[in-house]
Amino acid sequence: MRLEKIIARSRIIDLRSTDLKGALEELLDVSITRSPELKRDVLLRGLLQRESTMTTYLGAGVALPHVRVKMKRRYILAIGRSRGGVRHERTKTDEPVKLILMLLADEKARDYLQVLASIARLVQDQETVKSLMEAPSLDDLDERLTAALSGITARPVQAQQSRINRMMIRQADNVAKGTDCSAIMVFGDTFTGGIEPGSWRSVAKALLVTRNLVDGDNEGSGFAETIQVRSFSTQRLAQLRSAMLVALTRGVISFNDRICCIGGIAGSNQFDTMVVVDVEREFQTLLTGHTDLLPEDVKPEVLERVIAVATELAVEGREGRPVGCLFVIGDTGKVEKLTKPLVLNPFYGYKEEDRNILNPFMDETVKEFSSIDGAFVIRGDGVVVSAGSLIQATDNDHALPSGLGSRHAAGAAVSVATQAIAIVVSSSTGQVTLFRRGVMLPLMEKGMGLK
Ligand SMILES: Nc1ncnc2c1ncn2[C@@H]1O[C@H](COP(=O)(O)OP(=O)(O)OP(=O)(O)O)[C@@H](O)[C@H]1O
Repeated sequence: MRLEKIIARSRIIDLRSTDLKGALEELLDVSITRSPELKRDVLLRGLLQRESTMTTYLGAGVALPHVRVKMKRRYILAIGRSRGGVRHERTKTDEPVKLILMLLADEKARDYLQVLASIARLVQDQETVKSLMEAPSLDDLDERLTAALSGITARPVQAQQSRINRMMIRQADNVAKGTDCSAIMVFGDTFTGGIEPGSWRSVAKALLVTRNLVDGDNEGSGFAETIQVRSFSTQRLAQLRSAMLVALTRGVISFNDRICCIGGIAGSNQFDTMVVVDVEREFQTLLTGHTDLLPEDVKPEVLERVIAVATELAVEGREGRPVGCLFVIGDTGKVEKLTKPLVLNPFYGYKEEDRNILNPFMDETVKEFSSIDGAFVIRGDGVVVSAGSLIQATDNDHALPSGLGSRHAAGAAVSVATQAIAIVVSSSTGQVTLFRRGVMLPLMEKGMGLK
């Protein structure tokens, strides 16, 4: 889905209203003109109801109200800018909303959560929001938003043409060839603005790894595939592992592959690291004779999302303090038999779509509940079944390194007793660890890495 296609200049307006209801009415007026099947009152009610159960305020003056209805088009996106600000009761800080992106989606649109997540990710980037807010005219705003959603930044990036970068790229090609690598994995976020489309020219198959928006179209980019990894640790070796894990679960690479990786510090505009990885050896301990890294019922994007939230929690903590957390993903039928609620389940009664970890608004909710004792139990399709659950599995066969206590033991044990994957954020060390069949794979280690 090419996201820029859902933008239309006629649906980009400067808002006059100073309250949310009025602003939504203005946005609806420009959205439904060519869709007579859509009823303004019904949509408004749906949007406001959604807002009252779970806010769509993303922070930093941006809101993304959305609703699903039966409609002919798949998506309609309307954008309202307010210089004076719109009052939004659910913003924590009373900060006025300056930019509203209202998304109407057909109830049958299957990539709805992905589209929502991609737009949310884009407007969580402060640089982008600033550039949209400061656009001299609505035509400019249209142009900037279209460019941002197309994955093309307004700033031309020539950085990868520097002498060192050119040499690193050439050497990566030589190393890949000389060591029989099946692909080169390139960490695109090394460059502000990413890698210029078409500027990557290696003989070996190249895979782009990035945190930025991916619209699935690699044509003309020079890359065979783009792997989106939402949250990277700043440590390069941990970045590598996360990206490989995502590529593996998505079937982009296989255990028999050898990959040449090239990257650098995010935003530094310079490649500084090259590593050759035998995938099987890297993940050997985790496989222990099996070939399935991912439990049958777990969607790769769900695991990716949980890893992203877990790493963000480990890096950011909560209100300046470190937090610990345990996520148990997949095989929920069995997992639930091994759990006991420690508190009333805070997710009880919410619609599945609203409590799906793929829903971009769940990030904050999950982080908010991370301080509750106990584990998050997450279904393979992303629906959060419960939080605050005590895991009652025991495992006497796998010894954990000293210093890891009962949270890690519970994660390890539940991954032995069931097919689930457990991800643990340690409050004492900030480590993020994945458990599968009792075997641990550190995804982020404090103090490790090259940086
Ligand atoms: N069986 C369990 N199920 C769910 N949560 C648990 C379980 N055991 C412990 N926890 C959670 O882990 C928290 C920390 O426990 P403990 O310090 O023993 O674990 P740890 O593995 O050392 O983790 P950390 O590195 O975060 O301290 C507990 O307060 C509790 O919230």
